[in-house]
Amino acid sequence: MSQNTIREFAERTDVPLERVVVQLREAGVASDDPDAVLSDADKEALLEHLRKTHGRSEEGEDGAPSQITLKRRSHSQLKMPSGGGERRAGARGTRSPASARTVNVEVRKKRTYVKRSVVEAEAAEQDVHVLERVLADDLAAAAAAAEEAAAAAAAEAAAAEAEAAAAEAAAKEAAVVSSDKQPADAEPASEPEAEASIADIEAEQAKADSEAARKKEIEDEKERKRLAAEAKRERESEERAARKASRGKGKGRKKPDGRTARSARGPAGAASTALQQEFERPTAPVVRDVQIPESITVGELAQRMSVKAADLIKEMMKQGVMATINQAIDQDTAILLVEEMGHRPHVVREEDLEEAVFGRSGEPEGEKVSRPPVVTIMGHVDHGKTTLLDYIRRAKVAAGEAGGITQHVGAYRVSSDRGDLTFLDTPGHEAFTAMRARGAQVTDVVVLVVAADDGVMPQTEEAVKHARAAGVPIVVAVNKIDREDSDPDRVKTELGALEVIPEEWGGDTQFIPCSALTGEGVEDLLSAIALQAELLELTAVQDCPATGVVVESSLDRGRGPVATVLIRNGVLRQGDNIISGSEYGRVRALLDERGERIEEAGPSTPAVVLGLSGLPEAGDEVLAVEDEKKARELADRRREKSRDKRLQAQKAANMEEIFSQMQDQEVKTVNLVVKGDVQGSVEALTQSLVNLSNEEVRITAISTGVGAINESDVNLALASEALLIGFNVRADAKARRLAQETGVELYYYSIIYDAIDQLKAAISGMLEPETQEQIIGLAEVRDVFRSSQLGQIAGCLVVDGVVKRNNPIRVLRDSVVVFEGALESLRRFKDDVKEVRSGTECGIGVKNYNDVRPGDQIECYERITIQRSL
Ligand SMILES: Nc1nc2c(ncn2[C@@H]2O[C@H](COP(=O)(O)OP(=O)(O)OP(=O)(O)O)[C@@H](O)[C@H]2O)c(=O)[nH]1
Repeated sequence: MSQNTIREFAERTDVPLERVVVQLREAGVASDDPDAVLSDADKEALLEHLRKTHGRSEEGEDGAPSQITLKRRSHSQLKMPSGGGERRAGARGTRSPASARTVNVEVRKKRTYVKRSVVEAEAAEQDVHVLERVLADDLAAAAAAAEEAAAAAAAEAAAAEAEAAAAEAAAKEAAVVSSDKQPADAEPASEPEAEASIADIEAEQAKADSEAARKKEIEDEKERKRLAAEAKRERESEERAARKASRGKGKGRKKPDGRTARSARGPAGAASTALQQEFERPTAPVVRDVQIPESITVGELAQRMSVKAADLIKEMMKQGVMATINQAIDQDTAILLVEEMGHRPHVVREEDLEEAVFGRSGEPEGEKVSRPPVVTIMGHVDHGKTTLLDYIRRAKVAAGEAGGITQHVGAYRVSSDRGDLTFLDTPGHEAFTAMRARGAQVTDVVVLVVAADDGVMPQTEEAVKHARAAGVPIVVAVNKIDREDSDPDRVKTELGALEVIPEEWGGDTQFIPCSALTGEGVEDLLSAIALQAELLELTAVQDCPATGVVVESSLDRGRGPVATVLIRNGVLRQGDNIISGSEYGRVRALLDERGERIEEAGPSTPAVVLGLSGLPEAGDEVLAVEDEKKARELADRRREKSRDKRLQAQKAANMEEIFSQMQDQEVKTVNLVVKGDVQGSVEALTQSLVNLSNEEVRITAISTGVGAINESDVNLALASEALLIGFNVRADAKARRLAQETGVELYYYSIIYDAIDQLKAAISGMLEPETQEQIIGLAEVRDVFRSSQLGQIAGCLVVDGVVKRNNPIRVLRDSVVVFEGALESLRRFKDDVKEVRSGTECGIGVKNYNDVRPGDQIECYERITIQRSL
């Protein structure tokens, strides 16, 4: 069976005959005749040759890549009508932009090119493999057949021997048996051969089939590619023609890529041609109108401009801003970026959104009705504020009530001969100014309590300044007149010095002698307040959605969040939906100051409101809204913003901004709050600064005082947009924290001329680079030792920043500078060190100063040159 011709062999292996002949010739089997018989020996020689030469073709490659793959990615946009189906010519002109939708199309193409020589070599290689396999199989089959034949011959010889030994008579039978057996014996010899050859043929057939299928696949692939390339060429030329035609009409066509992607999905032909009409390639850069809220994330902004976030981040880097995709950026930065990227920014103010939601803007409109005044009581410590408020509440509110007032409600309403009055039950100017700083000016009249036996004291002065800064009239309650040592005239004189002039002296301030303890004169005081209010002609709109201000709020175990609200306009009713700060809710119940349920609360009425989602802050505005959903939406949005947003927006004045504000004609007055170590220097500094006023700019000191800068000063500066100046004094911890939170800048000086120069530069717009002091560390003196070598050593703990050996220092006692100089020594245990960081103890020797005391603070600072910018 293995003795077939070369041609047959070639056909069986499906290898081209020429290639088989060439291989045979190379193997030394010189036979050009395809019909010559191919013996097993020939096959062996051929197999040996093929095995030797196998793989040689790979040698000698020049290392150049045998194939290259090209990848290409293109983007386009399809503008489609949302209706989809109708694609009438001319319909586009009438379609509103809102009905169009844009589809971004990205087409990825990948093409692999293979060297021709490589393909050919691969085909030859394949053939060689096939030949090798077939030859090996043939030879193996031939060897097996030879073995079988040898075994059969041996069996025959044994049988012959047995025959010779058998009897003649039995020879017939034996011959029959033997002849029966023979074929049976012969069969095993011939059968395996037959089986082997069938399996052989089948295997060969299968191999040949798979080879053929593979080749066909390659062919098909080539054909497909050729057809695709042809189709693409055709399409492109069509599109070119179409583009030319449309350009003639002044219109662009869609990108070819776009259609490819589209037509791949849908049926080709008419539909794709019609679709083609819908895509417009912009002829000029697309300028988008981008809405910019107060804060927006980078990703959101990129989306609004229809650019990739990565591109936007790149642009930001160019501008020197590093940001991540989820980072929120402020409105100014966003505007800059949008402009930079060629689009039109549109600023969206939160107020606009609120107006859009509530349909309200500014003051409510409607008929105005008169309303009672809202009164705040201020005065120096122990002058009787609380006693006075208690007396009024007891006498006026609780009178006749069985249980009296069970709990404090933050505000209450009382009647006087001249009408109703609403008292805020939080005495002192801190709450007053803090509320004002939050944008809630609720007080109409300030009652200034001055003890007749004590006269005007520092907080009396402060209260006057705060009231004045807020533009609120004062009624003076000259208290404690029941005391023997009381001297009401002294109060008049001292307040007169502060330009609070009594009516009887020709001024406009009512002075009412009274006693909060005995109640004497309190009725007169109430009348005086009512009279003052009459002069103010206070009005409110009653017929509008209710608005108010939160006076205080607390969490009640049984009732949930409880807020005392002072109604300003409109009437708040039970069941109203309200929003306050970032809280919202439905008014579940309204209570008056006695804790009794009321149905409604009108202007200047304090009411306890139950039903809010959480605790609003004092000073938050309260608004009644149409439906709860809107309230919730707005509350959620407000919650997203930082709680202190309003405070931050309402920054105190800052030197850098003064000049630009003046240029914008926004500010013609510069307010100052000045605190200093001693009265003399405060006066001198204030006077020098006020004297800088000229025709265009007026500089006013709205508050001056001795001592550390406190929270109240920060609030006042914030509320009055004033510069907060400390001369040889510092802000205390609380004030520092508040200043940081609210963005109030603190200006510390030790030399009057520095302050004058800086303010002068600020208002004249000549902000030269200047040297500023920056406090870098603060140490608290815990103990003081004496050392024979080093003199006085202060055992300190560095509580903030870092104290450096070579930097200048100041010694502060009760936040007042008592010494300025340098360090003699800075030690940790026995070692001299260059610096000591926060949280570490150290020993400090102050040069030329031997009066450091426990409790003092040592402030370490550095002088830095700052390029001022406007
Ligand atoms: N004799 C007399 N004593 C008074 C009068 N008013 C208040 N007092 C007393 O003065 C002290 C201080 O009164 P408060 O009402 O606590 O003073 P305050 O201004 O509220 O003080 P602070 O809450 O600490 O700011 C108390 O002992 C009162 O009893 C008054 O009219 N006559």
